[in-house]
Amino acid sequence: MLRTLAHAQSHRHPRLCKALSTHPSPADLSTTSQTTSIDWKLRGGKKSGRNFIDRMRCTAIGGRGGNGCVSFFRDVFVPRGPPNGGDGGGGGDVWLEVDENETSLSCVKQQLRAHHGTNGGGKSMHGSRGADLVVKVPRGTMVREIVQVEEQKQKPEAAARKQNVLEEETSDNGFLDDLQVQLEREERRRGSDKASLFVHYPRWEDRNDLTAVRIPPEIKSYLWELRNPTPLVTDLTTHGQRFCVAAGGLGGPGNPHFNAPNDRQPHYALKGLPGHTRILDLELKTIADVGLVGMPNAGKSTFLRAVSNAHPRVAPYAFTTLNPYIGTVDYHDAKQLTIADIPGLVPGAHRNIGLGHSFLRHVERSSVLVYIVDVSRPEPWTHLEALQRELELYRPGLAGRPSLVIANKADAGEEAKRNYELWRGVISPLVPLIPVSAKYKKNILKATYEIRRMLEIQD
Ligand SMILES: Nc1nc2c(ncn2[C@@H]2O[C@H](COP(=O)(O)OP(=O)(O)OP(=O)(O)O)[C@@H](O)[C@H]2O)c(=O)[nH]1
Ligand SMILES: [Mg+2]
Repeated sequence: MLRTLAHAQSHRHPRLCKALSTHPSPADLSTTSQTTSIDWKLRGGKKSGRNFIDRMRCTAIGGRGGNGCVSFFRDVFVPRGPPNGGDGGGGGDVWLEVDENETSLSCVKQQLRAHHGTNGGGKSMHGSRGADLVVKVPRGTMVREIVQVEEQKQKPEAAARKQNVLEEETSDNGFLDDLQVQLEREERRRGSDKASLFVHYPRWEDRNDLTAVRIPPEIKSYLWELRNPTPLVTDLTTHGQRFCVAAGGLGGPGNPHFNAPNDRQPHYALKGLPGHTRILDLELKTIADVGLVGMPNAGKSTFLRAVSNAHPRVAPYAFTTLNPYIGTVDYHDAKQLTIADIPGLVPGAHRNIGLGHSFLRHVERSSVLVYIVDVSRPEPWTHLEALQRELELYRPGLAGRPSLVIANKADAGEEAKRNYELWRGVISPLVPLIPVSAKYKKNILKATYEIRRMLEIQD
């Protein structure tokens, strides 16, 4: 091939040169085959049926409040009746709600928007409130707000401004300016050039003198909250638990709110206020009583199938399981406990070999860890040590959790039996060691009762 390439080059045959030079050399092939990454499996997307997401970032935007209305009572002999403009409806909130049937964050969209409130109308008709957006999330979702760097820098300033605002409480003009700036910014963001915070009666824009207007206190405190939000941090752990991540904006008050002794005919009302906008980091840390940890192909999924109602895939190759699975174990006295099966760990997972440590967060909250070790392989105790080392590198102290070892594949010939005897007698493990054949469901009952006993000690 080299001679052909040299010949093609010497005769300046461009197409042949290109075809021959793109042909992989043995050296190239050897480096490709050494690649340990299994990213291609994870990238399979819908084709491989994998749509499990356990960490994501999304933006929650509360609905905008509706505008207040400017209107007056009119009747046959009442040409200048009292103001009767309705208030705008509040914007909808964005809520996260725990649903134990959800297993992944894949159902959460990148942008979560609640509905806007509708505008108030004449004859004291208030606008309706915008509908809330309720997003279902799995049990164990942790919510953390990402605070923008610019905002963080402004923090000391914000404290100083709070003081100023408190001092300005008596005169509304300072606050009015702030409100103006806030609403103008919102208008600009929406591409509108009509930057006005008030709704005016037709042709009254120039005649309305707004310098002495008193802003209702609830609008003031809402605006204060909007400009100085407290960062959200929460952990959603129980079924049905709800958490508001972005509150909707307040509806603008109608013109009766501005009725004052010196102005019985207010020809203005306030516009609705924008809702909160929050950037959230959602992280799913599965909540199961027991976590299964083991090397790939050790039989974790087979064990879960044997003891619970879950049906994870089982196959004789590494990294069959790519998502965590939760199974429920039923005992004869109606007691139940949950077990989480996660993808296999390999030595060096902390260097992102295999699937790395990314799935260990799903056993982090388990009170008992069950190591599944393939006892038919030589020196199985070294596997246990490697697993414990990886757990310790992921989170110091995690390997010290109450745990037991399932010596799986105990049915697999003389080698397995010898390894088990050696492990039990000579090496004497520090944690309980139970021989099991998950495939043929042998000694399963003993294993499940031992797991239950360990859990009860914790309680
Ligand atoms: N002989 C025997 N084979 C078993 C036993 N348990 C599991 N196996 C086999 O071991 C292979 C791997 O089993 P899995 O349950 O997929 O292993 P895993 O630990 O979940 O593997 P990953 O998901 O890739 O991490 C399968 O071919 C099983 O049939 C057992 O007790 N005895
Ligand atoms: Mg598996």
